[in-house]
Amino acid sequence: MNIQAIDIKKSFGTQIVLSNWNCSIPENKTTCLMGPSGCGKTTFFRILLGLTQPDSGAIYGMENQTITAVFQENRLCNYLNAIKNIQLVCRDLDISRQKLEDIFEQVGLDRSDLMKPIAELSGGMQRRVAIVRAIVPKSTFILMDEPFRGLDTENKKRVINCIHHMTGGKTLLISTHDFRDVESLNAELIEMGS
Ligand SMILES: Nc1ncnc2c1ncn2[C@@H]1O[C@H](COP(=O)(O)OP(=O)(O)OP(=O)(O)O)[C@@H](O)[C@H]1O
Repeated sequence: MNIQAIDIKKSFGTQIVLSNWNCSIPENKTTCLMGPSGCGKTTFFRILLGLTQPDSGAIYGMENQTITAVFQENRLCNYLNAIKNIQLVCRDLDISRQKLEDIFEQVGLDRSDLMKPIAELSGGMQRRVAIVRAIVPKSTFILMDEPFRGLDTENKKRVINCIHHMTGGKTLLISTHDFRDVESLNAELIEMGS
């Protein structure tokens, strides 16, 4: 079942951010959400995650979803290393430590990086840890809010390959400002605020 947003309205004070927003996020596919800065993409993500209440409207198709997310900010625990950060939120992770290390290697993080507390990794490295945390669990719906921000071309390519490899058959919604991502992710496109 597709995930559907029907007539979503959301204002902050007098500012109308979402006004009768409708969209259908196809099941088991990757979709990019694009739109100008400030049009309400993060607000919509937060509504999907149940972190923000819409003023009116409804979301359908979320009832049986297991959700993981890459938020706008990384939301990692700074004094724990990458592996511990993942174990912290994925208690029933059914992949081995070796497999987890292999996945980190695919996104360009080596063993020595994995030993360090998050605070000692670069911004782009931290972003990749947040992305791995979203793609390794057995979730059915993965939301990523501008996941590639701060990644150089090579690491972005690695991450996109890893997303392809790890998330087949899942429903993904990824916000981006780069049209090229739609093609490289082989994604559907939903445009907001145009
Ligand atoms: N909690 C809040 N209180 C007041 N205003 C808010 C709040 N959250 C978002 N806004 C406003 O809502 C508008 C939409 O913000 P949002 O972060 O959803 O946009 P966006 O499309 O994700 O932007 P960007 O592409 O720059 O990340 C902005 O004008 C923002 O200032």
